[in-house]
Amino acid sequence: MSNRESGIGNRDSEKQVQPATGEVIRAERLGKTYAEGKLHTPVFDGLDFHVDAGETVAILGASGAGKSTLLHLLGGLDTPTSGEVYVAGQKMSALSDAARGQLRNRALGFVYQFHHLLPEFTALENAMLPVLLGGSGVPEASSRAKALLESVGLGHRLEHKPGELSGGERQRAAVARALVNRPACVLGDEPTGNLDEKTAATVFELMLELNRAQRTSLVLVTHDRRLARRLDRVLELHDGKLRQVARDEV
Ligand SMILES: Nc1ncnc2c1ncn2[C@@H]1O[C@H](COP(=O)(O)OP(=O)(O)OP(=O)(O)O)[C@@H](O)[C@H]1O
Repeated sequence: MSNRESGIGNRDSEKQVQPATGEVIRAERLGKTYAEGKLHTPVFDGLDFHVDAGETVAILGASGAGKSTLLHLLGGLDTPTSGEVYVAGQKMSALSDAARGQLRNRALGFVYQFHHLLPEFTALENAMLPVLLGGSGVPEASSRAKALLESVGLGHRLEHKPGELSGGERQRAAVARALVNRPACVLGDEPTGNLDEKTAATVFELMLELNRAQRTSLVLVTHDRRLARRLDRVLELHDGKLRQVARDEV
């Protein structure tokens, strides 16, 4: 199926937040220590990271290394203990909660290992939500969500609720929701980790196709080195440090 047939990359009327070049996310000297009562858990300190427009980056690392923590900080879902995150050139710490939420909704898409779709809403309604939150009306949200759900092969499941979809279908609906605002960057935390091998490959290929067609940057946390190898850059988080992994090492 070509991009034109699938509808991917054929949405000229939608504006991406980010220009086609430059850095989409930049983190400078990022540090995070979880502090609850007497418990202090330092995860990392002084991490630098960036992802360019259209670039795809894999983040590897052992369990507990801090990959999800890093992704949450990059996406503005948690606050760093030190350092700064810039999304689409905007300093996250300088924004109000509302402005940060809006920037996140417009510029970023999130896909998790577990789909996090809202169970009481249909696939279509779930995919419409980010557009509605961005201030567009129902007709616009509905047409964009439908086009994207069709592009991920769910045109025949629009009215199904998450509990009425297969695992792969749920994950594809989550990808559609993450991309419906045509974000500059998608942050994926083991987005295919909960799927069987064949379905995982389908969802992964879909994300790469969207990256190619729309120049959406991807930052994917994964344990799967075969998937990581397909991305432009592979980084490993180890002992609180982020290091680039050479292609022949992956
Ligand atoms: N809310 C929290 N409070 C205290 N410690 C936390 C909290 N969240 C995570 N941690 C600790 O921070 C460290 C990093 O956790 P994180 O979830 O980022 O790891 P990860 O690399 O994504 O692991 P996995 O691959 O197992 O998902 C872990 O040691 C974890 O126990």
